[in-house]
Amino acid sequence: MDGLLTPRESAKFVAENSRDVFIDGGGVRRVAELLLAKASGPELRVGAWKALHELNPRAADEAAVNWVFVIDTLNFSFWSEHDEHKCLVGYRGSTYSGYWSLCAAVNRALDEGIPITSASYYATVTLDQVRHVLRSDTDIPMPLIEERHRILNETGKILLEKFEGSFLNCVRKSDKSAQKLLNLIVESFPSYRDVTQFEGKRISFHKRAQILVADTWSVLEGKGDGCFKDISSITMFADYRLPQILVHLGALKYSDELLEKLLKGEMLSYGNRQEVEIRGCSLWCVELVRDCLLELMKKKGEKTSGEINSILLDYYLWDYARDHREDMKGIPFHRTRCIYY
Ligand SMILES: Nc1nc2c(c(CN[C@H]3C=C[C@H](O)[C@@H]3O)cn2[C@@H]2O[C@H](COP(=O)(O)O)[C@@H](O)[C@H]2O)c(=O)[nH]1
Repeated sequence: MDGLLTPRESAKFVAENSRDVFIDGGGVRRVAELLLAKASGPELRVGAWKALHELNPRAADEAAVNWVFVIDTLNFSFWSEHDEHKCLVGYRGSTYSGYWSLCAAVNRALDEGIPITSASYYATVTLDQVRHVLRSDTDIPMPLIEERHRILNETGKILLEKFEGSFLNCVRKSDKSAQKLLNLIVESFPSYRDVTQFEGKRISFHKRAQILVADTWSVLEGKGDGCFKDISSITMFADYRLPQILVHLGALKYSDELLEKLLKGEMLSYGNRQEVEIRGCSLWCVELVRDCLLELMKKKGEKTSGEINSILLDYYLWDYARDHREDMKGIPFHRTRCIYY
């Protein structure tokens, strides 16, 4: 798209012009040092996607790729007004919240014989059927159910029309380029177009499109159709959890005015200046963490099985945020209700 900055260019531009969000150099180094200790461990490698997460598919076949596609098509806005009252999904003896409640609900539907990962099903699925598939064990439903229904119908129809109903056919049109696949996704599927304005420039974060490329790479274990030669060009995914963990770890700081607003639970609309600064500075912060980590690894002569990239850093930090939810209680996440992240 003409004049549209890539996510990485967008993040750099936002970070250079940000007024309420700041990257802390010392904090960036401390996060890089935290990650250095993990560099040769089991977390910072593509296999962790399956090894650490029981709800993710074990297989690396077409069905698994289509599982990833429907999950990332709905991978947005799980936060609830009051954290103690939220959507929960019980599955195989465990209870899941947030993003994992979506995965549990999809796996539950498949176990019930509902072909929720088949485009021929979700292209015409009804709102009541979507409510049933995504039903919560509490009286709090998953947010934006109507939007999720609309997006399933829209996306399913396009997948049938353009890619014979399988996302693997879309992947195979990307010549094993992550960037080509990213562009194919945002050109083909409107709900993935995470684009806004900042200081007169058109910027993109494409959070769901980038995580879809990353999850496709992960479910295919970086092999075969998933062996993207430029996978390291994908940046972290600008959601609402990574900013929270980066502030908690001291790599990102908010102005007093913004922090006060977030602590009050005030909502920020999608594309609002402060919301863009939070997302852009978080993305740029992780790029700087990655550069610093690679520098530290070189100095230490550290070798790893595969290349450390922003995807693996993002996954690690996202999991870290999940595991340290209690420690992060005092750090607010920004509340934006939208279909993009
Ligand atoms: N930056 C980034 N954001 C991510 C993910 C994931 C899950 N993906 C991987 C994780 C494990 C598997 O390996 C998946 O591949 C979800 N989210 C976002 O977080 C928010 C949900 O948060 P909570 O309300 O706490 O569940 C929401 O915006 C959702 O879009 C990620 O990895 N990175």
